Amino acid sequence: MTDPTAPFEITDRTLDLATGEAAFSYRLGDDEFTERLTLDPALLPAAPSAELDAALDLVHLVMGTSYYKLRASGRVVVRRPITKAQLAVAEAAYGPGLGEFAAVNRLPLPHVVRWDVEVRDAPALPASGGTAGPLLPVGGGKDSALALVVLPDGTALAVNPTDAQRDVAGAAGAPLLGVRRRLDPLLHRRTAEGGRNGHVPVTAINSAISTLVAVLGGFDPVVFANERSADEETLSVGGVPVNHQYSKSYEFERLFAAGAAEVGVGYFSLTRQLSELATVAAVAALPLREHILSCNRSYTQRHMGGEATQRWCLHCDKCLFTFLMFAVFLTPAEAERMFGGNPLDDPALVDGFRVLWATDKPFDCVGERAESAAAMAFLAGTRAWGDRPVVRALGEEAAAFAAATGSTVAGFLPPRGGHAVPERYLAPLQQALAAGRPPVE
Ligand SMILES: CC(=O)N[C@H]1[C@@H](OP(=O)(O)OP(=O)(O)OC[C@H]2O[C@@H](n3ccc(=O)[nH]c3=O)[C@H](O)[C@@H]2O)O[C@H](CO)[C@@H](O)[C@@H]1O[C@H](C)C(=O)N[C@@H](C)C(=O)N[C@@H](CCC(=O)O)C(=O)O
Ligand SMILES: Nc1ncnc2c1ncn2[C@@H]1O[C@H](COP(=O)(O)OP(=O)(O)OP(=O)(O)O)[C@@H](O)[C@H]1O
Repeated sequence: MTDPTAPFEITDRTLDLATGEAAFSYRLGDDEFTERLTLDPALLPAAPSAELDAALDLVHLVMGTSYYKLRASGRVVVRRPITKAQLAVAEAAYGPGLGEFAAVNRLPLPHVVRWDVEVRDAPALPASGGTAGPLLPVGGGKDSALALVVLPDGTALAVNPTDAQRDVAGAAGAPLLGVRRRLDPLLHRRTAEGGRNGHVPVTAINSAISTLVAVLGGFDPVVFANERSADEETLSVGGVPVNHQYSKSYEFERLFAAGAAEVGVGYFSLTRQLSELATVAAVAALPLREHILSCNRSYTQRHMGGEATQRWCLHCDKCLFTFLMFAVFLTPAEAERMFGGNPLDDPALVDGFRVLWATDKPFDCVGERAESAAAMAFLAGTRAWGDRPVVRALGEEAAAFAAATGSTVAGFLPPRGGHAVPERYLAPLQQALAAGRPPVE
């Protein structure tokens, strides 16, 4: 890669309808990259269609963020015409979707990309979606576990399935489809040689792959489980919000839903109106809670495929946050059994918990600052948790933060805010929430 300003080119993509092998190619200077998906051959249609073509385009566009980031030159050329809705998805994925990447690499924010692409007319919207029922992409954690319970007729989908995803889908009684995703090995070589690196909007990529599977398998709608707190920025740089979870946000959901509608697939987040505390209250009441795994450290490319034992590490930001949420609804004995340990007993983790309500939150999937502070303040007032070393150390300052923002655990439990959940799913969701655990005493 000699020219650092070379545009990133989104070139060709193919799907072999006989084998289920899909290849998505990109060019950056002298380098050519190809990312591959292996789709279940049982899903494959006899013939290509306009919807399949457009679904492949969505995947091709957003998957490119992994390779674009090596240079992040601010210029992208797309070699096929795309629709306005697809362009809007791509602009979001390469713009705010790469916000954390830009912040970490000290690039100007917002990250601005110039698109060289022919915009084609959108097709007439397909009359109706497939008849195979809802498709539920699962991450192995609490949010998609709740979706599996609320939509018991759904089919689960895991991109690069791990043992945790198989386990949680199996325990919920949902059939599980897997898609294997392989980054081009040249990406790792170029990164090791000094290419830029950082976070990519992985939910955008999983959303596009899920939509492709929905088109192939006749599933409709695609139901994600992205919570309300995904809208809160992780930090702010010169007044520009930077959000680790941008592609889980409601803003991105609405843009992506417009692209998915063009291929006849509904797309929404079931848990959009829920705080993390509300989701956890519901999941804490389910036997399924013993099967979930939210620790992101077990989802590295190295661990995907399930070779490694998957457990809560109980040290990363997401483990500490998730433990804090569950502690509100579980006794210490129940929480220790579920997580295999108790980080609220470890004084060395005080700073790890405190950062959950800091101005700069960790770049991880953690909830709202006020929610974490309200949870810690609440625990300090309980018989069950009040004497635990971390709770004793942080109770007062968490209470001060919670009071300053008017936040309480009870205030986080009712659903709130915008959403696109179809009417027919609201009653079963409400039922699952009503059956949730009350906070501990
Ligand atoms: C598992 C994880 O959290 N990985 C993040 C980590 O990457 P790491 O180097 O520790 O391991 P790998 O994920 O195996 O990555 C190896 C290299 O490959 C690059 N890469 C990976 C996936 C991909 O789609 N494109 C890639 O280019 C990666 O940059 C490495 O060089 O740190 C990375 C840098 O900050 C993160 O980008 C990795 O995050 C993964 C893409 C990932 O899947 N993360 C999810 C667990 C995650 O963060 N989920 C968020 C949703 C955020 C969103 O939608 O944007 C959440 O749960 O809130
Ligand atoms: N590997 C994956 N394959 C398919 N869908 C995924 C995958 N990872 C995440 N998702 C989808 O993205 C959503 C957001 O991911 P996230 O990791 O926040 O959720 P989770 O695993 O359900 O819960 P938790 O926050 O406890 O980890 C999930 O609810 C799920 O719908």
